[in-house]
Amino acid sequence: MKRQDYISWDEYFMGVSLLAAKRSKDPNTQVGACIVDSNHVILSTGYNGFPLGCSDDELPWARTGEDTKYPYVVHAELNAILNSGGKSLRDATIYVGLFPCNECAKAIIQSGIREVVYLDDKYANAKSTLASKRLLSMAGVKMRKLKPREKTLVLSFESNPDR
Ligand SMILES: Nc1ccn([C@H]2C[C@H](O)[C@@H](COP(=O)(O)O)O2)c(=O)n1
Ligand SMILES: [Zn+2]
Repeated sequence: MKRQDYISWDEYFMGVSLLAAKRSKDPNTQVGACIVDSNHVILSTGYNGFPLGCSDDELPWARTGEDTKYPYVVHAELNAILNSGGKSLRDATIYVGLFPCNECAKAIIQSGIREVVYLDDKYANAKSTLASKRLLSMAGVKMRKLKPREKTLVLSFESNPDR
């Protein structure tokens, strides 16, 4: 009989986006994104960070004050779109840990992505999130909050016959 405790496609792709987020150097919020086609093939991934060649050690990570991270950070969703290397993203789905902002929503719409699956919406009342939802719904992009069956998914690098 086949295994019964395998993860769903949604859990798999959200898991990949959470793993991508582990690459983020942002000390406050780590976000990952995973773009998938209708055949369940991963087209691209990304996480929030500074642009290529712009040092993680020189640019600021502060949230407040004179010099903040906000003008410099590339969001996970935009990085995933840009990392797709020219592949068509038409009718694709983007899995992302945190609901996309308005700037990413514009890129999502323009790239042809048709569904946003997210886990957290911690900035639900921010202007950028409200504008994002307005844009995505006008453009007919589906938004779906993922409700995973389990709270955690453990990965181990140890060899373990039970894994
Ligand atoms: N959907 C999102 C939302 C935010 N981000 C990035 C941008 C920043 O690096 C960080 C948010 O920082 P915070 O204000 O929570 O300290 O997350 C993203 O990539 N995608
Ligand atoms: Zn964004």
